[in-house]
Amino acid sequence: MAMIQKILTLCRSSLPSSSSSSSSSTDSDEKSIEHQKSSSSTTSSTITMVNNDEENIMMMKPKWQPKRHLNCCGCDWFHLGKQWQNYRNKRRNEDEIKLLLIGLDNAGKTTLALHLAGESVDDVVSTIGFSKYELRLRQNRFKIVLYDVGGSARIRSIWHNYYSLVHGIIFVIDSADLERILEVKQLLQELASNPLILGKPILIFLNKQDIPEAMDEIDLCKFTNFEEILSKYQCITKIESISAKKTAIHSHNSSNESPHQIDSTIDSGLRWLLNWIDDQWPLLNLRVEQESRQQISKENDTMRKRINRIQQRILIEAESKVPNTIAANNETKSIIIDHQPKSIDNIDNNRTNDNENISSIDNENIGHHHHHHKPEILLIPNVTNEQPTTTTTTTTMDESISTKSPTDSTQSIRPPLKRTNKIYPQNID
Ligand SMILES: Nc1nc2c(ncn2[C@@H]2O[C@H](COP(=O)(O)OP(=O)(O)OP(=O)(O)O)[C@@H](O)[C@H]2O)c(=O)[nH]1
Ligand SMILES: [Mg+2]
Repeated sequence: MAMIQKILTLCRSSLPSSSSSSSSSTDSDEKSIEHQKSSSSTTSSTITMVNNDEENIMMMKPKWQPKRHLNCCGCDWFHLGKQWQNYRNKRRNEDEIKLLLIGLDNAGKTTLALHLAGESVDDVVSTIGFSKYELRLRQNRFKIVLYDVGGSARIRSIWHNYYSLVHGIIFVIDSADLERILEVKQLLQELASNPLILGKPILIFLNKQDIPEAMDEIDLCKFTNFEEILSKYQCITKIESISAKKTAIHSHNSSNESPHQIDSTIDSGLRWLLNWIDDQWPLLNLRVEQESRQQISKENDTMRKRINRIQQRILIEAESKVPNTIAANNETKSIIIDHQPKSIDNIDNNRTNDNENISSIDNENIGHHHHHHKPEILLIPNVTNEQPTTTTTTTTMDESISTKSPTDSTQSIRPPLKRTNKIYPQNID
């Protein structure tokens, strides 16, 4: 009998409790995902306001919880099932962890990425578009895909495209640049409040600690009201003070004799980030997969609509403008069809130009059909001779971005580099 009682006690102790520290990490992740779905953006993820008729007061009530189905021993089937599912869905070493590296321009993101890749940081230049790094960290345990996205004001508008694709964020701050601390504060606020980021870990690197006037963690909290942001959006955050350049130079110089070593402060931050993602893998990865799929299908839809619109307008323009003779008309159509973009990417990359040209033709040709007719080949510019190259993404991204926010006051003065995406498959731990 005593034995049975002992077993019962053991089983009951495995029940998750909201107040105890055993409230599992998967539960907290569930809450954050739930939080995302809820329309309320400012209230806490664990509570919701309800109207109590009896006492006619507003009270706080816990959110929806799964029903507990206790078996004869008092065990919770739901919880046990979840544990088993988590065990089965555990991350394997080959599963890719996708990380986004962001922060203001000149913060040291690329320097950090190169340091992690064991590359020289001597001639680092401002990032136009993005660079992709494939890394193996922590004794090969983690296969990382790192997106280093440019931080200048024009490029920041593409950051959000990566939010749904990644498992975690690394936010780099130039600690010696106090003049731009308000800009940092605004970016942190925008990042923390984005529904696609809620529930994902943000590792903050206070970079350039080798400069004497660099601010520390306390300064950051003071200048950015960081604690308020943290509690308002329930961020999962760690701040680490580092010097990407100094440690990178040191480790790169010594890398001839010994294997590449990552600086201990950088390593400690990464360890926190990667272990957190590892712990939350089943639900976090499920969420990333679902949200990435949604984003891709949304983008494809938009793209398809845009292609249709452009095709229709081109045909209408062609039919209404050209043709004094049927032959000329036929010729025009065949030219247009010959030069349809071969892929969605092409249309996307050239969409700005397409629209510009179409509108310019609109303006120029109203009432001047026969005098100012342009050859139709000009209707789809840049598509005809474009050859796919590895540098296309970077270059065209910059081109399309340049039209998004023309008032860029914070552009880097360093010369831009058209860098191809880099792949670093080697072990660097
Ligand atoms: N003193 C010091 N300088 C650093 C450190 N890390 C980076 N830098 C310098 O800061 C400048 C900008 O570094 P990048 O890595 O290009 O900065 P970024 O964040 O990638 O900038 P964008 O690509 O424009 O967004 C470079 O001159 C680096 O050498 C550091 O830890 N200490
Ligand atoms: Mg860069």
